[in-house]
Amino acid sequence: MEAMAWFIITALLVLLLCLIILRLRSSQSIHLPPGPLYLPIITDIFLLQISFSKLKPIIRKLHAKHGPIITFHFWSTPHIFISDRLLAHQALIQNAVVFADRPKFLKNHQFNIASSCYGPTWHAIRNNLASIMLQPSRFKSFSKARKCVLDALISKLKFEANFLNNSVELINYIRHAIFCLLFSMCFGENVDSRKIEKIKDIQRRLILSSGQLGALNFFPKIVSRVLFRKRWQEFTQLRKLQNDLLVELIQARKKVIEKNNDDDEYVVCYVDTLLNLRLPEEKRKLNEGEVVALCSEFLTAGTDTTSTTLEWVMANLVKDKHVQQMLVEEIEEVVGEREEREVREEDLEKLPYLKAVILEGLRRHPPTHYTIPRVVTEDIVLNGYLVPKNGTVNFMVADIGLDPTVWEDPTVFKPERFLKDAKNRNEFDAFDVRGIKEIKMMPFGAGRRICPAYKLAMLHLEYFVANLVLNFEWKTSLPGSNVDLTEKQEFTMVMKYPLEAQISLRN
Ligand code: HEM
Repeated sequence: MEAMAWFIITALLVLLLCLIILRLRSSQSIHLPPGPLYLPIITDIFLLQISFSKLKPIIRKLHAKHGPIITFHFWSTPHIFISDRLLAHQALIQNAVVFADRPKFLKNHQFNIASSCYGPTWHAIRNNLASIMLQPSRFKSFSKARKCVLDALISKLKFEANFLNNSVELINYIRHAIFCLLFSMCFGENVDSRKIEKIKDIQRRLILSSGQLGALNFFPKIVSRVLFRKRWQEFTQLRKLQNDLLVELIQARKKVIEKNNDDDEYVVCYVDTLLNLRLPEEKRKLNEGEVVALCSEFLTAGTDTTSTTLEWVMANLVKDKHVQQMLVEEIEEVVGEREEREVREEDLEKLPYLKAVILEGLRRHPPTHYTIPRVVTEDIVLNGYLVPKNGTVNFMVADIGLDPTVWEDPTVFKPERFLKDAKNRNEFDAFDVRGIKEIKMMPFGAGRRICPAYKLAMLHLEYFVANLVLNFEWKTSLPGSNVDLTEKQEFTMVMKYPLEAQISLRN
C-alpha cells in the first residue's frame, strides 16, 4: 500500500516537472502568428469546400481579432496572411530572397514564371520577359499594334454611340481590345481574327475554371486525377484544345522568323524570344509545351488584370463627373487643336492628372486582392512571430491600399492625393509603385516577384483611359442612376454589376 502511494506521488511529481518544462519551453520559444483552431482532416475538408471569395471576409475578421499577421493551417502547413504595409516591406523588400519562392502546390501542374521556384530557370524565363521582351526599345516597337487596337476599339464605340442606343457594357469591348493587343505582342500580327476569337474563348474558360481547379493543385497529379475525375477531364480537354491552337501558331511563327531574319522592319514578338531562350541549368532550349505554357501565362496574366482595372477606373470617372472633367481639360490642353482626336504615347508623360487617376484606380480597386503566395526558405521572425521555413505567406494587397494611417478617407476615389508624385516624372521622386523605400500600396506586388510587366500595364492603362475620355463623354446609362461599385471575385476582383455607360462623342 505504502509502495503504491510512493509510486503515485513520484508519478505526479514527474508529471508536474514535465508540465513545468513544457510551460517554460513554450514561453521561451517564438510562436506562429495567432489564428483559428486547427483540427487535422476536419479543418482541411472544411477549407477545401470554401471558395476563395468566401475566405476573404473570414481572413478580414481574423485580422480584426488577432492583428495584422495571422495563421491558417491547411494540410498541416501554416498559411500566414499579412495585412500590414510595414510588415510587407520587412518581408518582401528587407528579406527579399527569403520570400522569393513559391509554394509547391502552385508548381504541380504548370510551367510558367509565376509558379516557378526561385532559381536559375525562373530567373531565365522572368528575365526574358522583363528585360528582353519588355525593354524600352521593344516597348516602342508595339506602338503600331497599340494604335491599331485603339482605333478598332474607338470605331466600335463610335458605332454604338451613333447608331445604337449609345449604352455600352464596357468590359466586353476592353477585354477584347487588351486581349488582341497582348496577342499581337505574343504571336505577331496577321493572325486570322477567327483564330484569335477561339483562343480568347479557351483562355477565358481556363481562367474561369482556375478557381474551381484550386483544389487540384494541393495534390499530386495522380491523386487529383482520381479524386476530381470530372474536373480533371474538363481541364485536360481545355488544355489540349489550347495546346493544339497555340502549337499551330508557334510553328507558323517559326516560318516567319526564317523568312524575315534580315528584315529591318521585323518586329520581334514574345514567341520569338522564347524560341531563342536557353535554360541555363539544363543547357537546352524550351520545348513546345513550355513555350505554349509561357504564352498562355502572358495572355492570361495581362488581359484580365488590365481590363478589370480599366473598367474600375472608367466606373469611377462615370461616377465622378468632376474628376472626368478635370481629366478631359488636362488632355485637351496637351492634344490642343490637332485634327485627329488622339492621345499619343509620347503625350502621356505630360499628363500628371491622368497618372494620378490610374494610380488611384489601382489603389482603390487592385485587380488582385492578394499577391501570388510565397513560401519562405528559412525561419524568420516578423512582428514577434515565427514565420517558419516552408510556411506559405500571402499579402492582403487590397487592405494594404486602404490603410487609414496612410490614406485619408481611404475608400474615396481621390486622384489628387497622387498629384504631387505624378507631376514629378523623375524616376526617383515619383510615386514608388514598387514600394522600394516604403510600401503604401502594392497593386503589382513587391520584391523579387513583383509583376515584371508593371510598366507595360501602366502604359496600357494610361493610353486607353486617356483616349476613351478624349473621344467620348461618359455618363450613367439611366439619368439619375448611380454606378454600383460592389465587387465580385472571379479570376480578378471584377465589378459585380458590370459598368453600363451612356457614351456620346466629344467635339
Ligand atoms: C494592371 C495590370 C496588372 C496588375 C495589377 C498585375 C499584378 C500582379 C501581381 C499582384 C503579381 C504578383 C506579384 C507578387 O507575387 O508579389 C503579378 C505577377 C505577375 N504578373 Fe502581373 N499584373 C498586371 C499586368 C501584367 C501583364 C500585362 C503581364 C504580362 C504581359 C503580367 C505578368 C505577370 C507575371 C509573369 C507575374 C509573375 C511574376 C513572378 O512570379 O516572378 N502582369 N502581377
